[in-house]
Amino acid sequence: MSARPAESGGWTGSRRELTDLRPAHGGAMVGRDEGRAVFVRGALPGERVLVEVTEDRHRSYCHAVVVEVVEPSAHRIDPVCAAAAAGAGCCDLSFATDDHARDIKATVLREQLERLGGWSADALRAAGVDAVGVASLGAPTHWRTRVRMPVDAAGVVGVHAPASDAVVTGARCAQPIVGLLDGLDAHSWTPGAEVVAVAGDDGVMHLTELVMSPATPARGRSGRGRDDRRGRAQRARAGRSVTRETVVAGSDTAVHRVGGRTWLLPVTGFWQAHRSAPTRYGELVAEMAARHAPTATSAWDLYGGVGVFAGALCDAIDTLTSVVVVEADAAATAAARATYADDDRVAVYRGPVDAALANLPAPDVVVADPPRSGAGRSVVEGICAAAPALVVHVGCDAATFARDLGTYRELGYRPVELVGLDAFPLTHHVEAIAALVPDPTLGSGRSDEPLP
Ligand SMILES: C[S@@+](CC[C@H](N)C(=O)[O-])C[C@H]1O[C@@H](n2cnc3c(N)ncnc32)[C@H](O)[C@@H]1O
Repeated sequence: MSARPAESGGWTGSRRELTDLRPAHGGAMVGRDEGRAVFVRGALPGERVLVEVTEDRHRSYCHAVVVEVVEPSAHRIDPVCAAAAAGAGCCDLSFATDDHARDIKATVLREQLERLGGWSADALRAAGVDAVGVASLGAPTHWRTRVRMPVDAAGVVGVHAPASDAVVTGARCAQPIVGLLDGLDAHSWTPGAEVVAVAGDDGVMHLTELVMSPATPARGRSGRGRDDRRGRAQRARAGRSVTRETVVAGSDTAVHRVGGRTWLLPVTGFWQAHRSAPTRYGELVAEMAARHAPTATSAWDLYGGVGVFAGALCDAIDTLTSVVVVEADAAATAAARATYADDDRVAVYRGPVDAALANLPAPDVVVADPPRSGAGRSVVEGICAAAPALVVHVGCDAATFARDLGTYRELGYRPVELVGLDAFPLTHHVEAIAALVPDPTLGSGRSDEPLP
């Protein structure tokens, strides 16, 4: 497809009425007008809306925002998140009922599995997965135990606007747990800094200010509209480095606990955001391992962080004698080594997963929990080449999760369990966990063949 000339404008600024909207990956609804797809922010399935086109740079689609809801969905509510209502990009589904938001995420997950993974509902049923839904982890508000927030030019902490470096202030996001942001207004913050707020499992609230190097304009592909703007804003932010780190409350290290184990992790390190996620994910991994590989002796915990899943596997399988945690981040591997110092079963390898796989002892079970970009073909190939009896694949992006499951299919693994989890309420984001086992009838190299 050739891109429209950016300067032509196309439909940009025009208003159009749309009906028959359905959920699309990434938080928008998609409708059609004059044969083109229109991705709409701020709408719900089935609504009739008046939209204004904000980006029109591609022949087959454009991006728009709702300016008027002509016929609202029965599931539309007043926005739960004050920051999102004021224009922040944090809670892009906070105007839908909790149940309906989960239905939307389940629809997107099922569609991505079919389109990108070749796993239609029929193929999943034949494989052993009767239905794909998204389960609640609890109340939709006040679930987040760690958050990183920008400080505006006046020194006020806020939330980024969607796909932008602009900072929305004066209204709080509904995600952080109660008490996490106490003390924010009592401090004088450095303009342009970032603030990290973390709740430890010992009840201690931590606040740290990160003064950053200036952002360098990120170069990126043109012609991909809002998603490309979002990508450029994220890449520009990612390119900044921390020049000064100041503890304002608590300390620089948070205490985290799961299943009787304790980790001491820098507040800037990775930990699952939802207060219930580490425990619930650990339980699911343990249950899947106990069901499908009860006599395993060896395992990999890939993209393992501090090794929460390594602990879950040790607790679930009595016969396990070796679990290798593979993780790139130095702080996470240090925390993992400290926690498992007295456990001979767990070894911690620091480095990128793709470089590590060929050097690891053969596993009976693999848990893989990659970042949003997914594991990718070469890592999935490395996992399948090791021929584990069970893979538990975890993903926080429906599209890359589905793509990875398509690669497993090509390489001879089928899902026997697949659950969606609402680990990011009020937003379009969704977590998914699949248990996959070898299937000799697959592995032809094609991802669109029906199961026998
Ligand atoms: C979604 S987190 C999962 C962490 C862990 N499983 C947990 O639940 O706490 C992904 C982890 O992968 C790590 N990571 C990202 N890319 C990696 C790579 N190429 N090789 C190894 N680790 C990587 C990140 O540092 C992060 O800890």
